[in-house]
Amino acid sequence: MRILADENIPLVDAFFAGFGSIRRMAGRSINRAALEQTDVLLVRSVTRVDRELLAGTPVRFVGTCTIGTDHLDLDYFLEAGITWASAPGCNARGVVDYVLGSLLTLAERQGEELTTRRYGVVGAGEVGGRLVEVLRGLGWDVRVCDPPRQARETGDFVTLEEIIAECDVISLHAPLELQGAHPTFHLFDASRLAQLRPGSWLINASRGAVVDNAALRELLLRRPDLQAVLDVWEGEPQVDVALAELCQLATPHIAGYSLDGKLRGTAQIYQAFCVAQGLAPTVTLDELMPAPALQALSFDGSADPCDLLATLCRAVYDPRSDDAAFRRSLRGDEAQRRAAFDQLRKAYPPRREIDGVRVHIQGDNDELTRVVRGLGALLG
Ligand SMILES: NC(=O)C1=CN([C@@H]2O[C@H](COP(=O)(O)OP(=O)(O)OC[C@H]3O[C@@H](n4cnc5c(N)ncnc54)[C@H](O)[C@@H]3O)[C@@H](O)[C@H]2O)C=CC1
Ligand SMILES: O=C(O)C(=O)[C@H](O)COP(=O)(O)O
Repeated sequence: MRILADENIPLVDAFFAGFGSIRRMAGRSINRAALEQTDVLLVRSVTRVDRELLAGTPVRFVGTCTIGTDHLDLDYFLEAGITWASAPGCNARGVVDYVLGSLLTLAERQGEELTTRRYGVVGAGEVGGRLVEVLRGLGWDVRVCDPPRQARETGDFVTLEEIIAECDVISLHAPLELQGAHPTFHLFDASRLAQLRPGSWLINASRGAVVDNAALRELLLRRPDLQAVLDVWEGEPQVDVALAELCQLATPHIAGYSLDGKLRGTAQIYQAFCVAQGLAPTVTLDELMPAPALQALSFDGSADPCDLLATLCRAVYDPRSDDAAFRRSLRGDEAQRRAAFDQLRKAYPPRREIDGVRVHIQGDNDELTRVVRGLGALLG
């Protein structure tokens, strides 16, 4: 079997070497000519995989080591009989850690208490669902908007209009859908953005085009009370520099870039490929996942819960360093900025997840225990 993989997919050899030959290419360079000798295509989000790329090639399996599937033409796959797989939830915890780190930065810079804000999560699937669980576990006030789920199940859902009218912090975790019953392209358009409450914070770690970037730039110029955190951009790897400069935090689509998330992504595609081939998986992620450098933290029972929260979250991941590196890259010309966007992602340092850290509390303190449990870290 001939396998072509995006060069930024880790552990391809460990999982796929037994199936045949492996070639690697930059995801944005994968083209039809390269696929003429390819049976299995493994991609990340930067490769648009559609009829134009695949028609007439021998590719029969497409795996994307990502949660999002908006770069795949699934209707064409069905029509052409191409088996495909994505990696649901693989990096969801990384995005949750990114949001927590962003909230800590915003709170510090704005002089606000996180405990007194009202949170609105738009899209409560793998990422948003875990975020809701963490925020509620911390005892914070959270509203959830997810119309597709609301149509299927009973639950405590509110409308997007209610989120905008009632929440001080809005975090977006819906997929990019251009059509269908619940499209999300420019879900936050000029009109909805204009309705944000005074002093609101808007976080987008979903897909750039869920927010009208030009409209947000215009709004931030007029409304300095609003604070934005953007990890994703319309037209990546091109970025609206003026918008990035107006953001409190700006990062190059790395919210989900925990090492655990990336390795899980490859493992999930390997498992799906084995199923497609009718084979039993022989390689497990457990044997390949390195131990985290930070294994445990210890707090005295007299510690302040807010300090514990900030210390634990930031010990694992602090988005300010990604923001600083990204801002430096924005000083170049357009070609340099595009290259830097991809390079920052390619050379991303290993980052682990909060739920892999064990926290020891010396002495009884129910409030500290609640924070640790809420964050999903290990107790003991
Ligand atoms: N910045 C990053 O590094 C990452 C970004 N993502 C993005 O986040 C998105 C969400 O990820 P998951 O939670 O894993 O996906 P998911 O598919 O598990 O959940 C998405 C949720 O959004 C809901 N939804 C759909 N349309 C909606 C609408 N119009 N309004 C509100 N909710 C809506 C769905 O019902 C579903 O519950 C992905 O599709 C991907 O584009 C995912 C991982 C990393
Ligand atoms: O999983 C997703 O969906 C994401 O957005 C990934 O974090 C994107 O990573 P790349 O595929 O762009 O490396």
